[in-house]
Amino acid sequence: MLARTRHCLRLSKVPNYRHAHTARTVGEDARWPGWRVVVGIEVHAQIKSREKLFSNTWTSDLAQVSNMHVSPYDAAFPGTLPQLNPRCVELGVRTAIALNANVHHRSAFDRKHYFYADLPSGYQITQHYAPFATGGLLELPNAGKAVRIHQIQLEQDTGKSTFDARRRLSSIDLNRAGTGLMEIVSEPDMESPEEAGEYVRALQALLRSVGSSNGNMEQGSLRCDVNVSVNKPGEPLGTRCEIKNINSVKFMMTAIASEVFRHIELLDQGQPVAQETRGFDEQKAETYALRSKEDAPDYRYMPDPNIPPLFIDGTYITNIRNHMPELPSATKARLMAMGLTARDADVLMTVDIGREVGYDGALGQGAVSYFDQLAHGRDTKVAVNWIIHELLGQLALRHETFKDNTMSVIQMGELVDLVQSKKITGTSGKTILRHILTHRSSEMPSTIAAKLQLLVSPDTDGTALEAWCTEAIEAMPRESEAVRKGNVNVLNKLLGHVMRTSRGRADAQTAKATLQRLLS
Ligand SMILES: Nc1ncnc2c1ncn2[C@@H]1O[C@H](COP(=O)(O)OP(=O)(O)OP(=O)(O)O)[C@@H](O)[C@H]1O
Ligand SMILES: [Mg+2]
Ligand SMILES: [Mg+2]
Repeated sequence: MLARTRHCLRLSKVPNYRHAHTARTVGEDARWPGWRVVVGIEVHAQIKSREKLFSNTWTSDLAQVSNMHVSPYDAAFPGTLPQLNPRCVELGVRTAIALNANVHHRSAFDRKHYFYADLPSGYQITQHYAPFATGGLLELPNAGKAVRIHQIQLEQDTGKSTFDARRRLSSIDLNRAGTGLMEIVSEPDMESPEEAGEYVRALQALLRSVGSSNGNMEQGSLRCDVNVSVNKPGEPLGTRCEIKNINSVKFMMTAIASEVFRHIELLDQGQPVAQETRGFDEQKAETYALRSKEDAPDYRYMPDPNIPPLFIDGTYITNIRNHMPELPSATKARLMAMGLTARDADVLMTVDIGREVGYDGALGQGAVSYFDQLAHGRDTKVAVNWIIHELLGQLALRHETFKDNTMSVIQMGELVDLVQSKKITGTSGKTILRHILTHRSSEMPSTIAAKLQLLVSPDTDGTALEAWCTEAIEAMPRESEAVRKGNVNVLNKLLGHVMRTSRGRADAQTAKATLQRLLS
């Protein structure tokens, strides 16, 4: 059973790009002619589990009061023992499957020792010798290549220490200590800051779609260490420098570019690049040395004696595989097949769904699933326009995220239908949408339309419309005269009057025609 599943994993559907990307001839980059840039990224993503990796204390976000979610184990009290949280394993396996990685039957946990105030036990538990997944691929459509994944391991996050320089006081917050992380290590397959940016964004979308991480860089739930080197085409890879803890895609791209220029400058002067760990100064937009390879700490890795090996059997993997949500590339293809433009699909897929979206649901699907429900039995282009231009537009004006949206799909559906069947005008539809958002109203649009007198009157012979038009002509004699004399632009002023008196119930095109008829 097990052997068969692992076999299936290797024979996965995704084409094998493993060698394709190396065969690709890389055009010279005008920023650094004659040089080839090589980037490999280590992504640390917080696992979206309610409980920590080895204790049943709740995980927390930055808004929480310090040191509220700390068990004796998280604080490394003597005698406390770790207990592996199965939810973290499940979300790790989901991520590995989404990345087409090989999930191993047996993996194990190791201690990585170092001394820092936010690490009370003096070691971090990680998977150094036997990670739970290796191999895998992440496709980058814009770059036209796939980046190979080296490995994925489970590990603990540390606490947080902050230093108040004025009071010369260090504060330690252990809320984050012991939160589950996935470290996703890429092969050095990216060749520009832009490819690195696309990789992190694609990974972010993937983690959100499988619900394994919020992937939120500002909140620190996704952090990157970026390894950069340069070489001449055809020569062996250059010495890498690792830029630690970058928390925005933009900063990461700037950091890579600045690091590339630093390497080239050194090499042009005949000096070697020293293997270093570096930081990124956001103000100066440049990297600075943290420690050299010689100063690198000796982590004294050892298997953790308190944690037995982790066995993941084939049935377990198959089960997760059978319940995988739709991955971003498939979602995009499906949306485009429904008639959406690539841009509209991207907008729906990247809608900010807010900071906290429950711990157990799949993420990143908020606006997409709203669209799917709304588009059911309706014109997809009309549906997407109402979501993107009207709903998202109004939410943005209100500085709200999609999570704050109170307008249900059922309300939106009726609204779209009322406009499409011309029972209300488009302008009235927008008024009703704003009304629902402003009053957080759960009333149906038809009820609101009746209350606000926005329903287009059912007079098929156009008596009401004719009355509004006549009223406008009488109220604006100068403008009417101008139109009679052939100044058609002035017609819009009369139309404005009709729209005002009709409270948006008049259909603009018909009203225009009626005005013209009455004035001719
Ligand atoms: N010559 C190179 N240029 C750019 N990136 C490289 C090069 N060689 C390796 N890399 C990248 O460096 C990263 C190495 O990460 P890995 O986690 O394996 O080790 P590490 O950085 O030594 O350890 P740690 O996890 O303690 O930081 C990988 O993403 C890999 O692709
Ligand atoms: Mg690493
Ligand atoms: Mg590293």
